[in-house]
Amino acid sequence: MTQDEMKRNAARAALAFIPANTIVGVGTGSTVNHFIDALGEIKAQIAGAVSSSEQSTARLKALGIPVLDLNTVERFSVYIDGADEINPQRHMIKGGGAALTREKIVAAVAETFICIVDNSKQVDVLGKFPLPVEVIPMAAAYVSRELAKLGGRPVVRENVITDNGNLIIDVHDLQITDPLATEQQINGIVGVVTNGIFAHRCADIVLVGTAEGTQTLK
Ligand SMILES: O=C[C@H](O)[C@H](O)[C@H](O)COP(=O)(O)O
Repeated sequence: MTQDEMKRNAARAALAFIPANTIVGVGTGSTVNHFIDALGEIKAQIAGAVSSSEQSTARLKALGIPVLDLNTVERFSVYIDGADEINPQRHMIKGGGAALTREKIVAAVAETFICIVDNSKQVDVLGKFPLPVEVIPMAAAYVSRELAKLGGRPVVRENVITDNGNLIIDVHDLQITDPLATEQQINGIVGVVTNGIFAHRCADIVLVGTAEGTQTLK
């Protein structure tokens, strides 16, 4: 089975966690694209979606799924999103597609975060995947110097502007042994919008696509 088939199986397994008539929070990325396609098949049974990126919004709308403004929604039951890495504590690195800030905001409003991944995303310690940090453009050099003091190797992602008009710095070579502390520490640097560690808001349920089938971890 290919990696993409494992992603698709994990994405389709998430449909079983969506209550009838609910608003669905939708993440971003290649795994979520499979989920959006599956959501299109049950669109008559949901109340609409809240999206975490322009890319996902376009895909949802193309399938005729209504996209709601988050400011009009007080709370909703499930948020479905992928991850670049996930550890056994269900802490994640996200933002490989530069959508981390809106993802973190939408996830904060959801009761349950369901993470859909193929098994290549599972790690013991976060940090092999370079950690994305969204920064206000004028702060990029300062933030890079501060990130280097933490022991990482910051590299501004070329030719990428986020949906919020900001830059992404990818921090290479960070061993993130305390994700809660590192998430907070990086978010404390002036000029950082947010970073791609999702530890304070980790996943509640993980659906892992494997060659033997999709596993559910809680
Ligand atoms: O910004 C992008 C998101 O955080 C994605 O959830 C993450 O990069 C995983 O994407 P994919 O499903 O394409 O591996």
